Amino acid sequence: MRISHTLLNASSKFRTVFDFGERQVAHWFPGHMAKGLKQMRASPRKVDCVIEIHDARIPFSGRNPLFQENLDVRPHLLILNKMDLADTSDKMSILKQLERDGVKNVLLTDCLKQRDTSVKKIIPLVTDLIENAPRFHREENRSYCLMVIGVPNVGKSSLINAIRRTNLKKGKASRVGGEPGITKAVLTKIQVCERPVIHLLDTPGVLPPKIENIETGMKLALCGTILDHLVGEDIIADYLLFSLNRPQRFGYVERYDLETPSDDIQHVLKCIAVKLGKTQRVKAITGVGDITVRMPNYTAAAYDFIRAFRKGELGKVMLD
Ligand SMILES: Nc1nc2c(ncn2[C@@H]2O[C@H](COP(=O)(O)OP(=O)(O)OP(=O)(O)O)[C@@H](O)[C@H]2O)c(=O)[nH]1
Repeated sequence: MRISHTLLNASSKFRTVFDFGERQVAHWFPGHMAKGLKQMRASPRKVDCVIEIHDARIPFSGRNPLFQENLDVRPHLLILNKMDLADTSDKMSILKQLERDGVKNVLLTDCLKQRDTSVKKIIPLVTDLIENAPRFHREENRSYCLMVIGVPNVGKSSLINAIRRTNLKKGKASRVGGEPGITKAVLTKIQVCERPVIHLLDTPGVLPPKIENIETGMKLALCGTILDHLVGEDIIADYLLFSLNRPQRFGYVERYDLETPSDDIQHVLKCIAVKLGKTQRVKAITGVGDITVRMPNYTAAAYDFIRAFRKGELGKVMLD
């Protein structure tokens, strides 16, 4: 089946929306996102291990190289979250590629799963990493401090909650006094482990993603790290269709009662709108006067298509 034009359509529309200039990117990711980096630069002596979290469906796309440059010698753990949504059948080659990129410590997690065994591994792993690394003249201090950082919507808050849930007995969550960060905001720490004593900065650091090209931007948009309206639901839906057709993930055919897979986004959105009863009245001018006709609501259909994908209802994917 022919699937190529979907990407071409998506890409050309996408190009008109984004000019890929620094200014444009700065517009999507305003000031507060750089705060994560500032926070990290400001507290090298306070943070003993940085936990970078990213979306498991895009283990490479959008990770910010500035992050690694700012790590210094601090231990680093990369968490690939939302693994319940990712096709990890080729996990070994992903891990090998990350290792070639200098990332040695990687865990895949599902932060929403109550008893995710990977989340349980985080504290023992970071303890081990910290105890085998230099500590910026804080050798005498036996308590450790962790910081969670990542691009928007990858699950930073969910990870912090999962770490607390897994490591603290009920009623044990004690906040400790705030510490001023570079922005003069108060960084609250919370204890997550008793032996050794480990705290976690309560506020995750937000990083702007690195968008190298159209396809990276599309992947980030599809995973919800860029606000949908900045890209356009119809464009994201178009790229989603391409991403499902490429590895022949045709779950959408059955879900939306299509007869066959299709690379025509208009056709697919029309079927979705009809199936979901999402139509709207539109005035049409005819030779005999104005009439009102019912048309598919393409925006509502695109929204449902994207939402279903993000909830994992269209199957697991690997976008990188
Ligand atoms: N399926 C799945 N969804 C997850 C997982 N972790 C988080 N989410 C969902 O992803 C969305 C974003 O999670 P957050 O924890 O708010 O992410 P964040 O990185 O703190 O987001 P920002 O504050 O916007 O930067 C929420 O809808 C979560 O329920 C996971 O492991 N699997």
